[in-house]
Amino acid sequence: MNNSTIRLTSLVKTSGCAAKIGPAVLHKVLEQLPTFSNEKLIVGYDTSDDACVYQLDDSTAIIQTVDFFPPMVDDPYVFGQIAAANALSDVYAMGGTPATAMNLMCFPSCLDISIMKEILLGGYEKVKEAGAVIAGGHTIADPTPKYGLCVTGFAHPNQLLTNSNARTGDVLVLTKPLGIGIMNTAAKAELTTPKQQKKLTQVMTTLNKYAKECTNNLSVHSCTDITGFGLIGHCCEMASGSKKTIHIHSEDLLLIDGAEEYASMGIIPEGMYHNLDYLQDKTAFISDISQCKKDILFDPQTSGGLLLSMPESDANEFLSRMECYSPWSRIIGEVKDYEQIPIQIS
Ligand SMILES: Nc1ncnc2c1ncn2[C@@H]1O[C@H](COP(=O)(O)OP(=O)(O)OP(=O)(O)O)[C@@H](O)[C@H]1O
Ligand SMILES: [Mg+2]
Repeated sequence: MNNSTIRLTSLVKTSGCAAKIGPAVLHKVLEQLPTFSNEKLIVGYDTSDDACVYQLDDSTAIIQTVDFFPPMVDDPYVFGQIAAANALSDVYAMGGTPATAMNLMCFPSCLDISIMKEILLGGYEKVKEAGAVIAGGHTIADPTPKYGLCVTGFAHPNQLLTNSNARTGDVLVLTKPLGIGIMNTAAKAELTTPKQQKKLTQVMTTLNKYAKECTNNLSVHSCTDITGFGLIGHCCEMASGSKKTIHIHSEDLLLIDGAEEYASMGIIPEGMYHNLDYLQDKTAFISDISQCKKDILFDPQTSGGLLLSMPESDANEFLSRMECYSPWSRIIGEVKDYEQIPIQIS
């Protein structure tokens, strides 16, 4: 086959955040590793947070994160945009501002190098939009293409947001629609319409920068981004870290058009099953919910939205600020005192 006709997604088995190793395996390995103790390491990996945070002095904390994955779209430029938006997101989820980024590139010898250039240009565009700079990178020959960034950002230590400080009485706001993994699986099978593909691309390439900026001067107790472990996986990290129960109102979730239909056809990424396996004992369904909606709750999201735990009055102000950026933000649940299980869904 001519290398200009090879579809990027034909070279990968699993794509986007759905390619992440399942949470069960990850936690099993990580709990066997020694942990570093350093008083300046304010956030390490023990709370499964989005990035690590190291305090430099009284007014500056450095935030670092790394994320890369195989392509979920065939357009190399769009893949670069999505991978960069996803990698930058962890800095926003910690309440920080990205400063520098390094490219991580794995590239197959069977592809034309113009494709590598396009992927990197897509990444450059998003890093520029973020107001950060690309400062270098690392490139490996690899039969499965992968791209992402290692990002460094900064925040004032008092303005850091972690995933383990949700408070009883908070509401939960989600800033992007769900069903991204299912839609990407349908797209790989060439089932999605051009309209669905356009919407999906718009969701994945949108930076969480705008959501983070809309929290300025509002009270946010906890934050994370919804990515590979799905809505329930990342809610569970927040609930467990905060020692609370999170109650999700499934009727209030915004789903990408087509996600329920494809889920009902069984078009579901393997990562959904890994997430479900790990999370089903931590989740109580307290009313009847359709099977396809349940699948979407555990669906791995690539470059998903921010999940914010905040007082209801601040959440309403946040929603009105977000109206100028996207129509996707919703209040989707609430935080309660711990009630025997981390997640309840009605
Ligand atoms: N190989 C590893 N060694 C040490 N820590 C790891 C490793 N892989 C993941 N982690 C840690 O496990 C936690 C969860 O990782 P994960 O990649 O799911 O976080 P994340 O970057 O927020 O995810 P996403 O990119 O989907 O938003 C993080 O604290 C991360 O630093
Ligand atoms: Mg994250």
